[in-house]
Amino acid sequence: MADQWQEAYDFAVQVARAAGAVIRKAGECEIKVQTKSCTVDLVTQTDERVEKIIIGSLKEQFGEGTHCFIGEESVAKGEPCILTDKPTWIIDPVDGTTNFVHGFPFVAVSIAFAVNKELEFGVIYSCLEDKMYKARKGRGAFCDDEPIQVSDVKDIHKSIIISEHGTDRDKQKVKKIFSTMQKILCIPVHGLRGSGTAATNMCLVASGATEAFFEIGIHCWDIAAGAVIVKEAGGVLLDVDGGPFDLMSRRMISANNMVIAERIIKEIEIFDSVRDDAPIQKK
Ligand SMILES: O=P(O)(O)O[C@H]1[C@H](O)[C@@H](O)[C@H](O)[C@H](O)[C@@H]1O
Ligand SMILES: [Mg+2]
Repeated sequence: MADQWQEAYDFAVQVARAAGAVIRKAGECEIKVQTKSCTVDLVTQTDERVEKIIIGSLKEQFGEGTHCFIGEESVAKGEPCILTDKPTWIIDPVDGTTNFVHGFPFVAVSIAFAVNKELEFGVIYSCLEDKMYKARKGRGAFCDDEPIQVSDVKDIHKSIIISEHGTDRDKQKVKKIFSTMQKILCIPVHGLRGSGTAATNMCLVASGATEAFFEIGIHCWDIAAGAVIVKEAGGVLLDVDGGPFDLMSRRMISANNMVIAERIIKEIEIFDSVRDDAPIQKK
């Protein structure tokens, strides 16, 4: 059954495009902002509305009981964040909510699909740029239907590296993040960047605009679709300690090749984050 998930893949592209149109339209009106885990962790009605639209469409198409869903806003409301062997959609309705609130022009819809805990495909629609990135396991990565591939740079001194500082303002963590960035900048590399969305950052690695993106503190919905796209574009994914990539660990490096990844890993000061699939603490 080689083409078992093609229909789901094609449908995900359609749904992501429609969701992106809703986000673009919402950006033209006044945006009501609320906060989640802390004062800089923003959420808007659009995040919630778009997630409902995406999950609603997928349930209508594939049936309520057979597929599972992990969505950023559903998890924020207490839904479980556990990846089982069942076909599972992993959704970030608005990746780059802070950008969306501020009109900073990188906002993405990220939809991934996993079966038996393995990612089958990923779709990222960078909706303000109107760029559709997608990849299916073993079939290459594309931007607007054109094949994309990672850069062939192996010399770290000729690289651009992306990282983000996330939404945790714990002073010790922020110190480690900036110390890591300082060390990488002074390797030296050509530059450090950050678009404000993990999904877009991974597409930039996949399309060769940058050599690596790493972050500690991201969630599975930020990186699931990007993981397939980077891998299918010829890149690598690792834990920030050099071990195997773990979708639920809240940390990862994606890079064009192992040489670049391993050089960056040497500089990363790791700090703890609670796993996405950790049991929910009773209050
Ligand atoms: O919350 P959303 O979905 O906008 O996503 C996050 C980004 O994807 C991170 O890279 C980024 O560092 C931030 O943590 C940001 O919150
Ligand atoms: Mg996100």
